[in-house]
Amino acid sequence: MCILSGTEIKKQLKEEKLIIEPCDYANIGIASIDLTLGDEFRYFVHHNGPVPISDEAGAKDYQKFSRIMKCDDGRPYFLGPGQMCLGITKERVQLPSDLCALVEGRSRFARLGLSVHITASFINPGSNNQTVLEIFNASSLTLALYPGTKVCQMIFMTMEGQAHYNGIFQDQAL
Ligand SMILES: Nc1ccn([C@H]2C[C@H](O)[C@@H](COP(=O)(O)OP(=O)(O)OP(=O)(O)O)O2)c(=O)n1
Repeated sequence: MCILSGTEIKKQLKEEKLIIEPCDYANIGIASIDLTLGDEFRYFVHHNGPVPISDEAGAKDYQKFSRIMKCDDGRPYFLGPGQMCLGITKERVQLPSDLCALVEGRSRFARLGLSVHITASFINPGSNNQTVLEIFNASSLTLALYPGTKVCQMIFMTMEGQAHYNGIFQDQAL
C-alpha cells in the first residue's frame, strides 16, 4: 500500500485516472485533498421502538427515520452537543480500480469536537459518488456547519491488485 503525495494526486487528476468534480487544485495538500460540505443535511427524527441493526438493513432504511434540511444562502446547519447528522461532500470522486481512499477529518475542526464520520472512513476502489459524512458533535458546544467549508480530507492509496465497487452506495444521494 502506498499513499499518494499531493504531486501524484495532481498527476492522476491531469491524466483523468482519478476524477474529482468539481476540483479545486488549491485544495490539494501534501498527501490529501480537502473536500467541501454540500448544502443538504439529513437529521434523524423521533421514532418509537428500536431501529434494527442487521444485515437486512437496506440503504434506504435510515431514510425512513430522517428528514432533509437544505441550508442555502450562506445559512449554517446547527449541530448541538452530542447530536449527529448526515452531510454530503459537494465533490464527486471517481476512483479507478487500483485506488482506494480514506475520508478523514481536519485537525482544526477535530479540536472543536467535530467528527466527520462514525467508523466509516473507507472508500472502495472503483467508487463513483459524493461521500456521505456521518457528522457527530462530540463537544459541549453547538457547532455551526457552513456549506462550502473544507470540512474533510481524502487520502488515496494504491491497491495490491484491482477491484471495482458496484454496491448500494454507488452514485448515492444524501
Ligand atoms: N463515510 C463514508 C464511507 C463510505 N462511503 C461510500 C463509499 C464506499 O465505497 C461505499 C461503501 O462503503 P462500505 O463498504 O463501508 O459500506 P457497506 O458495507 O455498508 O456497503 P456495501 O455492502 O455496499 O459495501 O460507501 C461514503 O459515502 N461515506
